Amino acid sequence: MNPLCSEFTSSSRKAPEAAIGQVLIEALPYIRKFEGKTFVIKYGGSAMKDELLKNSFAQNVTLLRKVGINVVLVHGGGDAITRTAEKLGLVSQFVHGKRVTDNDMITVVQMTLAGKVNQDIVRLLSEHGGKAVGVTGLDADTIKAVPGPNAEKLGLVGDVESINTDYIDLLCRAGLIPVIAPVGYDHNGNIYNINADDAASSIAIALKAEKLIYVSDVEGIQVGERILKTICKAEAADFIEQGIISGGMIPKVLSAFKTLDGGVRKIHLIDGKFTHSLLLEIFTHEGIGTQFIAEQDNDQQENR
Ligand SMILES: Nc1ncnc2c1ncn2[C@@H]1O[C@H](COP(=O)(O)OP(=O)(O)O)[C@@H](O)[C@H]1O
Ligand SMILES: CC(=O)N[C@@H](CCC(=O)OP(=O)(O)O)C(=O)O
Repeated sequence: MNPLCSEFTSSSRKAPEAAIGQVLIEALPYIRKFEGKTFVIKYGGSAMKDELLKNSFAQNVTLLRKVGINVVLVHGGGDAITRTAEKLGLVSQFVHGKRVTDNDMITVVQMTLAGKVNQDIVRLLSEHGGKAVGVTGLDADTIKAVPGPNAEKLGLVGDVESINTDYIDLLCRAGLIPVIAPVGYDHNGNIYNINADDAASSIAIALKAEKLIYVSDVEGIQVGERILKTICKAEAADFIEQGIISGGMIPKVLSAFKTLDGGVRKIHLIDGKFTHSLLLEIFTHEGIGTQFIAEQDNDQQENR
């Protein structure tokens, strides 16, 4: 008989311990599979705001790093930018989920994302024993940008031109957790506001990451009452067209498919409002959230 089963039946006192052991051991094949691999995590939503969720996220990330996974965090902070802008008398406007960014707004973006939000995350990870390093797109050419396609409406919103993977790899090899703020600059020294989902996508592709995981505030992609377990490109285009996918979910979904096309194998959207959702996603047999797949009914539908 399986020794774990006999423990369950012979001593009820030991049953809870055995159950915990069973949960922990379920992680072993995944730890073996992912050791030395790179995960890019887009950190956003409540998991960046609520104290309990922030701490649980930081513990999860630290644990992933400690078991040998190269974790690269790319953070958002759209709400924080909006609040800082308001205090300075600037009104935020969005076009298809992207912030209209003039000269004043780019200053607010830079000081909020790179100055405050980034450093708060670094401190949080450090508190939990994760050795994190704050990186903005400007450090060591981490994110070189070009003006985005809708520049006449959006202003200084950039697209990623290139990523300095050597620098990010160097940090990972040193056992550090790069925490990247999504601002970039171009050859003329102009600074650009880059949507964090787009930045995460480009970084995941450039690093040839094993996974890109979006941590957001939703259980997954919602259609009516249903949360989709998988979504393919054609469905997503229809849902955007019909307004079923809207606002900040549009850049997330578009960047997810760009990442899939760019060769990253697994892309997940998980709920940051759910404590330890990251660990559950990676280390248990049951996947959660929505997985992005190229086409419906192909073999990519298996979990992780
Ligand atoms: N079909 C949909 N399914 C889930 N969320 C959606 C959908 N359409 C629009 N949304 C909205 O998109 C938001 C996520 O985008 P955003 O706020 O930019 O996330 P984050 O700040 O985590 O990057 C959700 O909070 C939700 O209100
Ligand atoms: C161009 C653009 O819209 N940039 C975003 C950058 C931050 C971000 O993406 O934050 P979330 O992930 O929290 O939405 C912004 O200014 O809000």
